[in-house]
Amino acid sequence: MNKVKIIIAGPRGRMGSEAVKMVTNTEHFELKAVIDYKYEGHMLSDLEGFQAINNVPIFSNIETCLQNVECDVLIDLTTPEVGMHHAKTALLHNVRPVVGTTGFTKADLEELEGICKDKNLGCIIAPNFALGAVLMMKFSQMAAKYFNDVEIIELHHDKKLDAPSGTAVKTAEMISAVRESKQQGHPDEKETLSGARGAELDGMHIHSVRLPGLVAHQQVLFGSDGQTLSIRHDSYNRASFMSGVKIAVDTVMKQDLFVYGLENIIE
Ligand SMILES: NC(=O)C1=CN([C@@H]2O[C@H](COP(=O)(O)OP(=O)(O)OC[C@H]3O[C@@H](n4cnc5c(N)ncnc54)[C@H](OP(=O)(O)O)[C@@H]3O)[C@@H](O)[C@H]2O)C=CC1
Ligand SMILES: O=C(O)C1=N[C@H](C(=O)O)C[C@H](O)C1
Repeated sequence: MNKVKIIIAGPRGRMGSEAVKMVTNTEHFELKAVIDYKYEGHMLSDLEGFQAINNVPIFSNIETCLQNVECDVLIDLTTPEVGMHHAKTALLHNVRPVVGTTGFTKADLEELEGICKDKNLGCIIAPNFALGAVLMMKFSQMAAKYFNDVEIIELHHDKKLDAPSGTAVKTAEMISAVRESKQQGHPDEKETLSGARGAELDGMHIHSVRLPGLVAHQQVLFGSDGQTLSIRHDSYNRASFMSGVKIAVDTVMKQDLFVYGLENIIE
């Protein structure tokens, strides 16, 4: 069986380091190189925590990496600006991106979809790889058919750069696709402290909590006369995301499609 040849961008990060572990421990995956802007010319084994991983060169520039290393899939776990550049460059080199990085704009997603169509290549952008989180989003979409009023509370560690989380935005988009549009709360409500009602997407409010000790959590609250329905998911560590990353890599090798959201590829 041919191994899937993979490069990872962001290997020192909280998610990237977990992805390095997952890829190197998966029989049919092969880690060919990593992209890290701080360690050009080094080997991954030179970095703390990776001493046991042999023969994996570090490139600071994805272009140079792809010119020198033969690979099938890029896993990107960096920042939105960097991730977008990496995903585009990968596609232009016929490498399939699996992107967990959040904070992409609608325009970014449309641009990537366009390149995928032109190149007839697969690309998976997944705001959340945890299978439980994907179910939480799907269940929320189901519930939204019966409950018109919903507020999303996402809770994350205090090192997170983007707010609201990619998962919260995706959840709101999935709900928006099935519910009748509604501006929630009192029509005359006024914030006496700016931001009190959180962010807003299609009339839904999203509240972002940032605290040390948290990893990644989300509660979707539905309300109607005399009842609330609460759907919650908690990730307690980054290993929780890795089975989803694995599924995404295997799927992107088989499908020549642009996919936004893991819910589109799991049954
Ligand atoms: N889809 C999902 O399931 C999940 C997605 N995420 C998302 O993944 C992304 C990363 O999260 P997390 O691991 O917590 O963040 P970290 O900050 O821990 O990791 C990001 C890594 O990217 C590195 N980096 C920055 N610029 C570059 C570059 N030009 N080339 C290569 N590496 C670069 C950073 O290096 P340095 O720190 O030295 O600048 C850092 O090591 C975020 O967007 C987050 O929202 C997170 C969890 C789950
Ligand atoms: O930064 C994180 O940690 C996470 N980011 C993703 C998001 O923005 O939804 C996924 C998960 O919530 C963890």
